[in-house]
Amino acid sequence: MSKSVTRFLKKSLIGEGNFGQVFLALDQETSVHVALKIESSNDTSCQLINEATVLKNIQGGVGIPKFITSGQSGDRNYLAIELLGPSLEDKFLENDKKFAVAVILDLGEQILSRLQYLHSKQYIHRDIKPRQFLLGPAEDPSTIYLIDYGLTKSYIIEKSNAHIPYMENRPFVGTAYFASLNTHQGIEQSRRDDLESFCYILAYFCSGELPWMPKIKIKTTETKILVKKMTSSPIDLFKEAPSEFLQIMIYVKSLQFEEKPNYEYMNSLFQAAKRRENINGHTLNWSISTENNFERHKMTHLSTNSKSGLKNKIRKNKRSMSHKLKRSRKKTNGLAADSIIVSKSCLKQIQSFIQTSDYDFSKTLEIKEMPEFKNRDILLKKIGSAMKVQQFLSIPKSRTEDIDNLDNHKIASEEPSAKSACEQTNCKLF
Ligand SMILES: Nc1ncnc2c1ncn2[C@@H]1O[C@H](COP(=O)(O)OP(=O)(O)OP(=O)(O)O)[C@@H](O)[C@H]1O
Repeated sequence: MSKSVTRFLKKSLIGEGNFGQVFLALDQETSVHVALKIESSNDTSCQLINEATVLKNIQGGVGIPKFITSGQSGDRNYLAIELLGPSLEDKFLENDKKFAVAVILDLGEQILSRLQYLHSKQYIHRDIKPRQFLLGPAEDPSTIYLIDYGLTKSYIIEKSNAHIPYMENRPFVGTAYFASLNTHQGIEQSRRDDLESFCYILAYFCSGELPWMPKIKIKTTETKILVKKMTSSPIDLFKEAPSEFLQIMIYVKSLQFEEKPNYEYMNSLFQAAKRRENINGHTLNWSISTENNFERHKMTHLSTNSKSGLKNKIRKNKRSMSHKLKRSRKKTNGLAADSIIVSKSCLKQIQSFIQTSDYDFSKTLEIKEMPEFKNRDILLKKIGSAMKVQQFLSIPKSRTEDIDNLDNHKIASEEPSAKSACEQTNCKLF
């Protein structure tokens, strides 16, 4: 090993991702423990080199791990960073997949702030999930840190200072459970995709699961995840959550490819929820009882006033989404950015075409590891041609008695909802 890497004395393996290993190591120059990430330098993706560059460029932000050093030693790349605490996924599992509403609101606010900072530095993360958020070091345990910048990319072209162009048929990059729908469909990622993953984190923390996560340990495929994701209503996703989360999701889903998200608006929704709950400051008290926490937030339990307020907001959002959708259809030959084609035969094809996969969809994946999705065109073709499922604009009537009067968006009358599409084709998604 080169002189620089012998600076670190490896103590134990902290974790292993798809792209390398992370060790607890002693920095012999400073006598401080650090996290030492090591990847094979034969790996063509060279994620660690990318991660080191990004980390150096974003140093100084709240919740950004300190960069210590990086380099190459023999056939391995290494990166030493500040040693942090357990991940939010670890904490969630430790708490039997239950967090108090105060904790979720605090986490949500902090995660949003990390994304705002990263985006302000012209980067998108592209692999947002609970495992990427770590509790701070011993002296700063209530700050949440964002890690793993291996797949991070600048959304600004350096030469022209312009936003990267909208593209389709892009390889899959990210983690299937938390990836945005557009990412599954091969659309180039932008700021909105980090935010959609963020919404899935919120839903996961509120419900303890996501509808597309298998209930038991069975093999799944990206297609199954995608189809289930497409056909899950956001109302169901956030049925056990503060109503503001649904508003955030609706807002995020309305963002255009290049659009700068309004982080202040999303933050104001967290603040509103916190005020209602009488929550002040940091509240990462993991041991708070979570009993009946969310019952009060279910839509069916909203007071008449807040119900009509919410209805108005949803109606307003839908109008604007409907408008944007029409615009985006014009741009994409009638195929809205978030729509996909599904037919009866296609769903059968999906089941037979893609056999069970050995990949762990809770782990970061890159296209080269997913042979069935080397070419996104194949996915879209295989998913058929008869029926458009306009996800996230569909609110299945049976499930929304309280918002029944909502002028159930013009889009739904033009196109069958995801649920009715499945009923008509008599298909079982899983
Ligand atoms: N600075 C750090 N301090 C403490 N633990 C860390 C640090 N960086 C990473 N880890 C831990 O190391 C483990 C491996 O991290 P890594 O990001 O490589 O993989 P992963 O996120 O588990 O998997 P993948 O990214 O492939 O989905 C994680 O459990 C993470 O919590």
